[in-house]
Amino acid sequence: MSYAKELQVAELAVQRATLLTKRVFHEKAKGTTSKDDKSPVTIGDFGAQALIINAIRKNFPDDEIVGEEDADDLRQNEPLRSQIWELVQKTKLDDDAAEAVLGGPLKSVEDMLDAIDAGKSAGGAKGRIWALDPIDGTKGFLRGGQYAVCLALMVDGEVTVGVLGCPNLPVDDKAPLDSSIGADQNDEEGKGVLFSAVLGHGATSRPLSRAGLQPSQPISMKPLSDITQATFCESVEAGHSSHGDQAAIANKLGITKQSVRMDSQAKYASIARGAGDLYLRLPVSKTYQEKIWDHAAGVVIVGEAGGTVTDAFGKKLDFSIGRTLSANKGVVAAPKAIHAEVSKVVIEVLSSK
Ligand SMILES: Nc1ncnc2c1ncn2[C@@H]1O[C@H](COP(=O)(O)OS(=O)(=O)O)[C@@H](OP(=O)(O)O)[C@H]1O
Ligand SMILES: [Mg+2]
Ligand SMILES: [Mg+2]
Ligand SMILES: [Mg+2]
Repeated sequence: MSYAKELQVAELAVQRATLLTKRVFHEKAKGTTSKDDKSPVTIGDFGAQALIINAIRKNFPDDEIVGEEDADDLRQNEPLRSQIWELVQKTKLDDDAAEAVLGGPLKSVEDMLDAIDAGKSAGGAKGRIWALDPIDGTKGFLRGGQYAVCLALMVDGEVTVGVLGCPNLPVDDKAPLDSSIGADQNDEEGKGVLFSAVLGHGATSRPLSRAGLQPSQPISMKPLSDITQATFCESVEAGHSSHGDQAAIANKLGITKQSVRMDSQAKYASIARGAGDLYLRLPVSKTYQEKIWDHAAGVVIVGEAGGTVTDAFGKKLDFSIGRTLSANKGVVAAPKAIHAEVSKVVIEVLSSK
């Protein structure tokens, strides 16, 4: 398969990074600080970004990387960077062959800071660019809910490979969805899923492991003959998408089931494997631009599982412009066969405001 090496490196790198995030979750001090936009970032976000970028640079030294985090604050904060360095050094897969694929450890604190800062690419329409969200749904991560480690490769502006590590989703692709999903932090039994897709080659899921890759199985969206029976997913944070508009759309579609609220791209993963049906993310702010790392992996996984993803106005998401989806507003993800019907109602609801 084309992109087999990229896929393998991305899957192992994401799997290893989830070990680091899980370790951070179980530690009392998560090293949480606030970014300029007041959003939280933890030692887990920085550590996961360092490990993943190191693996990409070792294997594909000419590729560019758009990563959510940077090391500016860490360069001024010795205690925080020491904490991250300790974590990064001790996080390894229990499989020497898998570790060898990832290309060897970071050599020093400076090497780690440089790796984190290698995620500063401006993005764009030319060549090979990785989009990395080391912890998506940081607020979900902190409250013991859903979060995802997200990595995608874009080739000439098209998302081509996507991997999502979701440590708190049930392994069973058909496990019923509700908003408490993954909330029991003390029960890790049967949880942790790695989702992947390569453009034109389908989507898969497999259990996350502490060592090499487990066997995978194909996933696909649920065929939905009656839209009123749909389960729709939305953000937990009312500040990230409009719960009001989403409720109005669901109502107009005749959907009666309560929405499932979960943080992160676990929403894309959940509809891709047929546990849910729709993902609606309608904008709350006129000026906010969605970040490419919040969507790239999820979009190719849903697409390969038989879905269509557009913005709120039915336009394809354009990953080729830079670090943000500046040509788009909001997200509507649905099975191919019903996307047009959903999109029509989304446009009606938004234009009646
Ligand atoms: N105003 C606004 N509108 C839309 N999106 C925003 C906004 N502000 C932040 N963000 C991004 O939301 C990412 C997490 O959102 P999710 O919907 O996946 O999860 S959540 O339920 O809202 O926590 C979150 O990703 P992480 O920072 O990786 O957690 C942000 O990139
Ligand atoms: Mg963030
Ligand atoms: Mg994110
Ligand atoms: Mg993040």
